[in-house]
Amino acid sequence: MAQVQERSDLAVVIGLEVHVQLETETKIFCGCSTEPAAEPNTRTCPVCLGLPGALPVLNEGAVEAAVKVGKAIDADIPETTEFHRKNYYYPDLPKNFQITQYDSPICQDGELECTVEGERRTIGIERAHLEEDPGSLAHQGGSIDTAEYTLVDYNRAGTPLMEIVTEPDFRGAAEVRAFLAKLEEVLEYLGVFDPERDGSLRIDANLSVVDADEIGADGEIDEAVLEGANRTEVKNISSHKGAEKALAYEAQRQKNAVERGREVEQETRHWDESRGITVSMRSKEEEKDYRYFREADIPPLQVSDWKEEIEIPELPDARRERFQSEYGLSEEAADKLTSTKQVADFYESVAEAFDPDLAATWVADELLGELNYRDMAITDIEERFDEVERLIELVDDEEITVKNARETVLRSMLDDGDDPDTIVDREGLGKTSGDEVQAAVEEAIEENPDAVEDYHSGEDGAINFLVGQVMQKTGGSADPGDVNGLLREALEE
Ligand SMILES: Nc1ncnc2c1ncn2[C@@H]1O[C@H](COP(=O)(O)OP(=O)(O)OP(=O)(O)O)[C@@H](O)[C@H]1O
Ligand SMILES: [Mg+2]
Ligand SMILES: [Mg+2]
Repeated sequence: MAQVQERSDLAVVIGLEVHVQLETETKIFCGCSTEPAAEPNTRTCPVCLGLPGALPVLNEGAVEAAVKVGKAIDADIPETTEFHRKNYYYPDLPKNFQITQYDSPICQDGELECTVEGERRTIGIERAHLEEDPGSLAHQGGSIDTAEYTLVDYNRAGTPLMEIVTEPDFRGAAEVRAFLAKLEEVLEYLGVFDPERDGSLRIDANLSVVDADEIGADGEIDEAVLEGANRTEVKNISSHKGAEKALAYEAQRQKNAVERGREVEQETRHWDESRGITVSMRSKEEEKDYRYFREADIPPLQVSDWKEEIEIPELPDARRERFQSEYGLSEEAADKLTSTKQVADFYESVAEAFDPDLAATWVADELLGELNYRDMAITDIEERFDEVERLIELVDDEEITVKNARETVLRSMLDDGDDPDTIVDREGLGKTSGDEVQAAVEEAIEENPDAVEDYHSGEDGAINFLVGQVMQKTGGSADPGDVNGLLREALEE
C-alpha cells in the first residue's frame, strides 16, 4: 500500500491561455458575418468551411484590434508577423488545420497589472497571437465524454480570436480572478470585445504543484523547477466563476495525488461544469504533434508603420486616477464611474454639462443603483442618455424636486420607458410657479386667522401648519423650505 505522505508545503502554480473573440463585423479570413445566428451553419462560406481551393484573406479590423490589445498590455509588436498552420484532426475544424501564429506572434512580452487583496500584482504575458476560432460542438444526450452523438455548427468557425498566454505567474485562484476581471475591463475599454456574447472569453488553465520552498520571497520560481513540474491543462472554462471552481478542484486533486506519493500525469483535462470536476481527456499533445508550418496563403504581415497610427483610449487605471484628481471624486466613486467605458464617458459628459458632484450623485448612486436593482446594465439604456441628462437638467434647474426626480421620474423612465418630460407632465411634478405659490401663501394666511394669531403670539409651530396648507393647495409641488420663507415674509408685513 502506498504510504500516505502528510505534506502541507505544496504550492500551486497557474498559467492561463485566454481565448478572446475580437469584435469585428466579419470573420478573420472571409466576409461572413460574426453576428450570432439562430440557425446553425448559416453564416458560412467555402473559406470558413475549409473547402478545397478556398483562399483566406486577412481581416484588417482583426489586426487593428490585436494591435490595440498589444498596446494596452505593453507588449512588443514586431515589424513583421506571420501565420502558421497548426495541424490536428477534430470535427470542429474541417480543414484539419487551424490558421494561427507560431514563432512570430503579433504581441510578445507584455504584462497586465491587477490588484489582489489590496496589493498590486504584475502578471507577465508571454505572447498574444491571432487565430481563427473553430466551429462549435453541441453534445447531445450528455457531455463530451458521455454524449450519444454530437452536432457541429460552423457559424463560429473563423471568428477572430486572440490567444493571450500568460507566464506561470499566478499563485492562487484569487489572483486569477483579479486578472480576468482586469483583462475584461481593458478589452471592453478598447472596444474590441463583447462580454455579453456567449463564449467570447474561454480559458485554458495550466496548473502544477511544486514544493513551497521553491518559491522565492518575491514569488519567483526557478525556470527549471517550472519546466520539471508536470502540469495539467484544464479546458472548457468559460467564466471567472468556472475558472475559480475548476482551479480549486484541480489544485486539490493534484495535491492529493502528490500526498499519496503518486505522480501527476501531464495531460489535458476537461472541466465539467455541471459535475464540478475535471476529467482526463488525453495525454498532453506536444508542439511537434502539430507539425506547424508557414501558412503560405497569407503573406507575412508588416505592421511597423501602421501600428503607430492605431490609437487606444485612456485605460481604466489611468482614468480612475484622473477622475479623482480632476473631479475630486472619492476612490470609491471613481471606481464605480470607471467600471465600464460607457459609464465613464457618460459621467464625463454630465460632469462637463452640469457639475462633477451632481453628476457623480446622479450617475453613480441614482442611475447605477436603479439599474443594478433591475438587473440592467448601462448598455441597456445607452440610447437614452439624453433623457437621463434631461432628468438631471430638471433637477439642476430646480424644476422638480430631488425626491420626485429619484422616486418617480427615474423609476418610471426605467420601468415604463417614458421620457422625463412626459412623466413630469403626467404626474404633475413640475414645481409650481412662484406666482402660484405666492397666491397659495396669501390664501392660507387669509383662511387661517387662528394659526396666524398663534404665530404672532410666539408659537413657532403654527408655521408648520400653514406650510402644510400651502403644500396642499399646490398639490405638493412647491418646495417646503421656500414656502416656509415666503410665509414668514408675508406674516412679518
Ligand atoms: N509549471 C507550470 N505550471 C503551471 N502552468 C505552467 C507551467 N509552466 C508553464 N505553464 C503555463 O502553461 C501555458 C503554456 O501555454 P502554451 O500555449 O505556450 O503551450 P501549450 O499549452 O503547450 O500549447 P497549446 O496552445 O497547444 O495548448 C502558459 O500559460 C504557461 O504560463
Ligand atoms: Mg496555447
Ligand atoms: Mg495550452
